[in-house]
Amino acid sequence: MTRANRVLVLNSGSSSVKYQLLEMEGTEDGAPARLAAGLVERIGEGGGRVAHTPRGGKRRERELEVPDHAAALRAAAEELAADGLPPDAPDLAAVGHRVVHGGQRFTEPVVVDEEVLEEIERLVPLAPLHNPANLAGIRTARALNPGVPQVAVFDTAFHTTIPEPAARYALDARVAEEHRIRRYGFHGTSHAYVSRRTAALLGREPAEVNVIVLHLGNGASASAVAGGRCVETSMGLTPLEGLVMGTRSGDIDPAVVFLLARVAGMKPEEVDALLNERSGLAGLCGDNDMREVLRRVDEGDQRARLAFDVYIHRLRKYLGAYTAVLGRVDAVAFTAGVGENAARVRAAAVEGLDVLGLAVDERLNNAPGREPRIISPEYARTAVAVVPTDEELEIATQAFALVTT
Ligand SMILES: Nc1ncnc2c1ncn2[C@@H]1O[C@H](COP(=O)(O)OP(=O)(O)O)[C@@H](O)[C@H]1O
Ligand SMILES: CC(=O)OP(=O)(O)O
Ligand SMILES: [Mg+2]
Repeated sequence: MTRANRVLVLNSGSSSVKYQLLEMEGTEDGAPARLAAGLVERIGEGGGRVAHTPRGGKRRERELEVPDHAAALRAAAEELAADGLPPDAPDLAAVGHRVVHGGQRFTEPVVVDEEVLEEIERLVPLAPLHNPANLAGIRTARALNPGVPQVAVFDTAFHTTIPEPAARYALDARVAEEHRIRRYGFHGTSHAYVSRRTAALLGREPAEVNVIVLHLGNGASASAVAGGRCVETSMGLTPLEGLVMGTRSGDIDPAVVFLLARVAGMKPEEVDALLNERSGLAGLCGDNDMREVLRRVDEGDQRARLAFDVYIHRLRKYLGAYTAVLGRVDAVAFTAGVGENAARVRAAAVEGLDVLGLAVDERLNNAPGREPRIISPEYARTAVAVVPTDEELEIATQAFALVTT
């Protein structure tokens, strides 16, 4: 009898669940194969929707009420069952969960037990938008599949190697310690996967190369990876710090918060919502989607132009800073929705940065493709690359390795 070789991956957000079912072994080419992928949206908001794509098949969409995460997972299970892929016991080796905040303790994926659940719960104040959704996903999957190991894969894990000078804020040390205030960093699964793939693209071992990864999705973060180990990242205590994002401000003077409280009379939760949900590109120009921002730039819209310029300015500052952190940079890798698709963002981010050895070849940068590829000219000292991320594949790989070794 062959052993269970499928992994269900759940990436639970506050109001959505992305899922994938993968076959890990015994596939035609020996690499893990995605059997189906889907997205359940608008959980608890009314007007819910599930979109599902089976391997080699057509995407289908339906509307349904999704009052909570349990309902979202049931919807995902129904979609999978309709393809003849019921995600339950005999075939399923593990359910892999993206957990955003793992604090300092979780440096590796773990099989979830009561104690792990308690620890993830204890970290809720540090990731109030993400960890509760991740917990709901784990609890629901466990109830649906009681015999299958639930594996938590943490966004923070890859960043636990960041040295103290980069991880500490210059705060009263006792206060910082008491409240666990330090740089944790996020999107670690993506930074790990993309930095490794970038080394492979250069034909080198991860231990031999220094890479700056720019994960530019709705949330966005940069990391500096030296010889396969993360040494710096732009997100901090929470996923709010660093780059300009779709709706998040990234770096600001912390005194802005006091001003808004004292002068504008805003409550802490109102400031929180302002910085997390109504800032970034959306705050600057009203649109959080880079496609829309670029369309408006082309129409001569000045607000969109400014939003784009602020976004690019911040990116370039981080490129300079991380070059100083690494000393030698072998590659800069663009990834996630914006990084993989927006050639203009890539071109603007490195334009004129000969001083850092950076340049892109216009033809290579604009060539379509889904494969990892180099877009810098041959003469450039540092390779610039587009390396599509795959957080779900990385979570499945880590979860499967944990339960089979
Ligand atoms: N062709 C494109 N050009 C510019 N931006 C794009 C393009 N396609 C997707 N995006 C951007 O990618 C974002 C989503 O990225 P993604 O990595 O899926 O984010 P998340 O995982 O945070 O939802 C969208 O908000 C959109 O702005
Ligand atoms: C941690 C984080 O910001 O995740 P996302 O980009 O998925 O919101
Ligand atoms: Mg993402």
